[in-house]
Amino acid sequence: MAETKPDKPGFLSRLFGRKAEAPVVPEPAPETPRAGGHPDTMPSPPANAADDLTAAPPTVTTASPDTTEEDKTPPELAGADLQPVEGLDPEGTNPQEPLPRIVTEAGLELRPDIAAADLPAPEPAPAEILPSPAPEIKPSPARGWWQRLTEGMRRTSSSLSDSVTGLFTKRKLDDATLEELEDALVQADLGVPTAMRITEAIASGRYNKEISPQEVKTILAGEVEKTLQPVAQALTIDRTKKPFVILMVGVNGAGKTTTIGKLSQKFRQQGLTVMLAAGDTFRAAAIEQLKIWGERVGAPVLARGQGADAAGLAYDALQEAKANGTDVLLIDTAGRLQNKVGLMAELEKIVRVVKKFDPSAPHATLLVLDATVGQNAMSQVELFQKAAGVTGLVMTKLDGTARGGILVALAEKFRLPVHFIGVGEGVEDLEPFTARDFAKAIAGLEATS
Ligand SMILES: Nc1nc2c(ncn2[C@@H]2O[C@H](COP(=O)(O)OP(=O)(O)OP(=O)(O)O)[C@@H](O)[C@H]2O)c(=O)[nH]1
Repeated sequence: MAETKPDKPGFLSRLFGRKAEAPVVPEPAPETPRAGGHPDTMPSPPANAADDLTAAPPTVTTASPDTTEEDKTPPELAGADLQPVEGLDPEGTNPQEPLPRIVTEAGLELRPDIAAADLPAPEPAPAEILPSPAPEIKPSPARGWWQRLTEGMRRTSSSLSDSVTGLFTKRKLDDATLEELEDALVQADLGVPTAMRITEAIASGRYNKEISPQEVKTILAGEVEKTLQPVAQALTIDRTKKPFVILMVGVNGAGKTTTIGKLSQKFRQQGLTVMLAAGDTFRAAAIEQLKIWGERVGAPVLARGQGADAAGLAYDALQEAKANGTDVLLIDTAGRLQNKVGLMAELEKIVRVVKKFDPSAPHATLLVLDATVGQNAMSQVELFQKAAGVTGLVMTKLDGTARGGILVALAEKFRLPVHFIGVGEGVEDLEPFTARDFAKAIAGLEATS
C-alpha cells in the first residue's frame, strides 16, 4: 500500500500560527495482507452460494421462529450480497446504470433486493453443534508478556528509536530538528495532533539546548501514555447477561477468528462457559478454523455450511446459548471489505436479528484491526461504527509492522476503548491493553517504573 503522509503544518509554520487539522486518510480499502501462512487472497465467492452448501449432520437447533415463508431468501439471491453491486463501481458510488437507491439508517446504500430481505432466512443446511472434547491448549511460552510485547513491537519501536537517536545525538534542539522529529512521528502513524503535542512537549523549556535521545524517548512515552490512558479499558463481561453476546467484526484477514479463539481461552480460564457461532460463512476455512479453536478451548461451535445465512445462524446460536445457560457467546462474521455495500448491509442485518432476540445484545461489538494497514484503520473504524455500532477495538499483528503508532492516532481521534492487542499468532500473544506498557514499548524504553 502506498504510504500516505498526512498534510500537516511544520513546526515553523505553527510558530506563525497555522493550525493543523487531524488527518483522515480514507485510502481505498486494500485486500488486507495476511500473516503467518494464511492464504493471500480471498477465494472468489461462488456464483450461487446455495450450490456450495455442504451436507451437514442432523439439526440440533431450530430455525428462527419468526421467519415466515415469504421472508426466505429466494434461491437466486442466496449469496447475492457477496457479489459486487451491479451498476455500481467497486466503491459503490457513481452508478452507471442507477438502481433505485435505498439507504440504511447507517447511511449505507443497499441493493433493492437485499433491502427486501430483512429477516434471516432459515437455512436449508441444518446447524451443527460440535461437542467440546477435552481442550488441547499449547503450553504457555516461557517468555512473559512484556518480552512478547517488546519483541513484537520491535519494528515500530526501532524505527522510531533510530530516528530519535539519529536526530538528537549531539545536536541542539532547533526548529529543523523539531520539524524532522515531527515528520518521523507522523511517518510512524502516530497522527498529526499527537506528533505535534509530543514535539511541543519536547521543545518546551529546552529550545536551543542539548537533549539526550533517552530524554526524548521518555517524553515521547509520557505523551503517548497520556493519549492512550483513557482508551485502555478492560472488556467487562456482565454476568447478568446470559449469554453475554460478543460480535466480532472487521475486514477479511484482520484476525477475527484467531482472536475469538484466544479470547475464548481467556474466558474459559476465568471459569466461564463459552459458545462460538461460525458466522463467517463466506469462507469454508474460517468455519474449520473456528471448529479447531472450539475443540482446543472446550467451547461448542455452532456451524453451518459455506454460504449459509449468517444472521439466521446468529439467531440460532443465541437460542442455543440461552437454553444451555452459556456465559459468553462469541459470533464470528465474514471479513467485510468496508466499501462493499452489500456485505456491510449483511452485517447490519446480523445486528438487527440479534437485537430481535435480546434488545440489549450484542453486549460488545469488537472491531478487529490489523495494525499493518496503517492509516486505513481510520476509515475502517468509521465505517464499521456506522454499520455495527462498534463498542471496542482489538488490534492484531503489532508484531508484523512498523506502523504500530496507528493505535495512538485511533485513540486520539475516536476515543473508543481498546481492549486487547495481539503481537503474534500464539494463544498467549493476545493480552489486555495497557497504556503504559504500550507507550514504553513504542518508545523503546525498559519496563521498570
Ligand atoms: N503475526 C500475527 N498474526 C496474526 C495475529 N492475529 C492473527 N494473525 C494471523 O492472521 C491471519 C488471519 O487471521 P484470521 O483469524 O483468519 O482472520 P479473519 O479476520 O478471521 O479472516 P477472515 O476469515 O478472512 O474474515 C492468520 O494467519 C492468523 O494466524 C497477530 O497478532 N500477529
